[in-house]
Amino acid sequence: MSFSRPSRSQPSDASAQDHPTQGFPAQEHPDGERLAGERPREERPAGERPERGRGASAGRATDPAALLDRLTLGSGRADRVTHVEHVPARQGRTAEWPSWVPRQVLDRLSANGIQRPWTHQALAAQLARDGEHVVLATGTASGKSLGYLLPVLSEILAGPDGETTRRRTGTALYLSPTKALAADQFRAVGELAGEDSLATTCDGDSGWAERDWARDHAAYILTNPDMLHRSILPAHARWARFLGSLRYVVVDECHHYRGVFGSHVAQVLRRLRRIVAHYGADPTFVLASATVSEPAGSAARLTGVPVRAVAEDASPHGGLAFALWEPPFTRLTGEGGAPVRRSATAETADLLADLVADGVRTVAFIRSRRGAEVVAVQAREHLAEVAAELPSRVAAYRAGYLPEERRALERALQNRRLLGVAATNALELGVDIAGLDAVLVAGYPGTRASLWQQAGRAGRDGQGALAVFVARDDPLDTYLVQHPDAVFGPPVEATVLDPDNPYVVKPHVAAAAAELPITDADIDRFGPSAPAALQALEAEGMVRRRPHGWFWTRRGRASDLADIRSVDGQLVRVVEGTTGRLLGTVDAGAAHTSVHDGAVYLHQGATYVVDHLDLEAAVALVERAEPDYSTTAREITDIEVLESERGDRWGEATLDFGSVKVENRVVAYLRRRLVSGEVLGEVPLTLPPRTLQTRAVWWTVSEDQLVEAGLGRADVGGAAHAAEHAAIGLLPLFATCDRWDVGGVSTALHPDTGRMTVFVYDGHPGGAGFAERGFTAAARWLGATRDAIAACHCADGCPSCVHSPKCGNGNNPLDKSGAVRLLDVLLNGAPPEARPVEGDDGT
Ligand SMILES: Nc1ncnc2c1ncn2[C@@H]1O[C@H](COP(=O)(O)OP(=O)(O)OP(=O)(O)O)[C@@H](O)[C@H]1O
Repeated sequence: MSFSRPSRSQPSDASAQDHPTQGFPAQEHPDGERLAGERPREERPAGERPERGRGASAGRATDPAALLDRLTLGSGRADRVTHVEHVPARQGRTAEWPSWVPRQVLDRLSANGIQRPWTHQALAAQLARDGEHVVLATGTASGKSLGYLLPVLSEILAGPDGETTRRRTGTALYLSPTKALAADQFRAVGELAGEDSLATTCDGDSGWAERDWARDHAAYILTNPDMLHRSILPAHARWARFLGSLRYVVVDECHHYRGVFGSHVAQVLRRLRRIVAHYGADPTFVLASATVSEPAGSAARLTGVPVRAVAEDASPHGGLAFALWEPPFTRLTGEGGAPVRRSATAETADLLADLVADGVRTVAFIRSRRGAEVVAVQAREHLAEVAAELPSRVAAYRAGYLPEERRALERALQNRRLLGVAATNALELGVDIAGLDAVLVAGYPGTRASLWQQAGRAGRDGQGALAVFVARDDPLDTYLVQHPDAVFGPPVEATVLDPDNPYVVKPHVAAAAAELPITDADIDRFGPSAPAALQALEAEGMVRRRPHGWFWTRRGRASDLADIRSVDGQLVRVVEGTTGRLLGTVDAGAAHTSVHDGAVYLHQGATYVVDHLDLEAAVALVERAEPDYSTTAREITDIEVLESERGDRWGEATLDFGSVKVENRVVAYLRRRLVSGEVLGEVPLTLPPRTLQTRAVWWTVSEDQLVEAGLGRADVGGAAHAAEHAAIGLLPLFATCDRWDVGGVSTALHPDTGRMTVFVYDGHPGGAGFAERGFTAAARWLGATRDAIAACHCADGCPSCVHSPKCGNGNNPLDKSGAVRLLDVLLNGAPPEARPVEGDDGT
């Protein structure tokens, strides 16, 4: 075992880590932020005690500018707004209803206040009805659902003679990335088509009787790709009647299918198309997303069929004021006496309380689950000072609550019993929370697509709305609030996925062979890597070639070979020891950091302390308590080189590709006093390491080269860390991956190489092909990395060059100019095309 751990006294300059999402799914949002211990420093800047009114704006239309004015009334508050972007109001444009929409649907729409379709809804509906695959890429709450529901409901409600019927004729399938969204859509269908509309949800929570009913009677099934992959496709013969009548496949929130997960879903859809073709169906795909760039291209990659985009949004928009907000300095000081800004969570709790006290329906999005709990608790505390009944109108919402609790919270938000919610991104996707007046976003959610998805929750029903992005005290967020162009200038990120990734294709080809032998004519459906995948499976004895195609030879379930969400391990149940009550669940990966022995665990404002985490039984026993501290887990990530499979020398520098073991271990936790954040002590933990055996590309330079680059011992860590971040940022250009699919570790001295080393590894067990592609294109990739950093106009690094939205070390230390010099010496010995252009001297 080798160690490249950060030393305690120098927490981050010996090595730095950039966690991938998949390898260690320790957090709700795919970023490096840890869950535990983020009880904000409740240090209020001098002179600030905003006046909280009561229900001042309840019941009146929202004027976002006036809302923002009221929010900035407190002393010094106006200075915190660094920029306000005004998205102007827009008039809606309507069309006629297509003649084929059943009267029953029109009547129900009219009763719901929908008299005419927006033009984009009518166009998308007509294209789908005509059999053209279509992606609706219009804004949040632009009525995309109705765009696909018109053809779907017309199909499932209309009998052969055009009359509405309760007999199943054509069928439709709806796929969403989350169960909550499918449940929400199910409600919407019920409203339009009636309770007995032959629609149903079908997911992992459905019992056998529900599944049987779905199979035998449902005309519209709302489910997710996981269910398709694990249950429906492997048992397709039992679903033959439903699949053989399949007329539409709706893929909602399609931007969500990106990276390796997106590649898996692309293969699941190819399997679906093959199976339904076997039963004589050729369904039309209708996709929807408010935040997808190049919609037609990415939808075509996902589905494998040509897709037409409808992107001109004709729904009315009430105008949005989008403010960038930088919390003030506190009296606290950090490392080296540097002033510390108020935490984004504390600031957000304040803003949430102000808005709720003002009668403004608000959702605050927080990056971590614990953060969401803390914001809700603090907002309630503030509101208790205003009126006794107000605290109960604020709640937290996050994954890990029991499904019934989540549904109850969604309902309470919809029917306005709740005015304020502090949520993680679990609430980001399409759950229709009509009538939000304001959205707060605490900390950059990682992508502009996600930021807009969250901000777009505000301003439904064509009302004006306010969005506020509250910066965390880290370089990336600080940069963003100081550079509005970086937030509002560029379009949302491309949805990167690679349906032909051989690591993904292989298990799906196996699953497909188990579903139905793969004939020569079928192979093309699975893309250019399918023939090699079949040969590899044959060599492993998993499939066999027979006259009628490739057959699965094993007894086991072939679909088990592909873990499409890469969630490793069982959910850990959080149980109250004295009562036996199940409070919620925590992902296996997050359990070590958030429910270790002694951890403070928050659930809807109640505080618990973990008595014991039993990993074997996957249970954390907790007890109610009122500790005056929070807890923060301390982790160490090590990377060990197992084998270099391919290597190259670039002069004195080396470049390798091979297998590595990444080991992540929670070794202790810190107890911090609630108000001051003061560290009360460190308690060691003996938790087993979590390991990820995967593949990596890594490079080293010699001591002489470090001298040549002008990097002293103290500078190497920051330069290597910055180069690692930029290289990860550029890898998607060469390896069709998503930034969150790979991780990185950089270290000033690695025991296995004896040198400064930068690793970039696939965040998936066994590898996913990205590191390998990075190795193959290393000269171009690292050359582009060097040029991107050098060409960036910033002084000391920014999100466009060396900051990472998912850095496990809070983007510290980073040395931008050092990274350019380091890459220069590395590239000096590289093949000629990668060398920097003469005279371009970087920063
Ligand atoms: N043609 C229309 N006229 C008036 N209101 C409409 C129309 N179409 C949809 N709506 C309303 O607009 C709101 C948003 O619709 P919906 O939730 O379907 O949008 P969406 O684009 O699917 O949202 P999301 O971005 O959350 O996926 C709903 O309250 C819906 O009833």
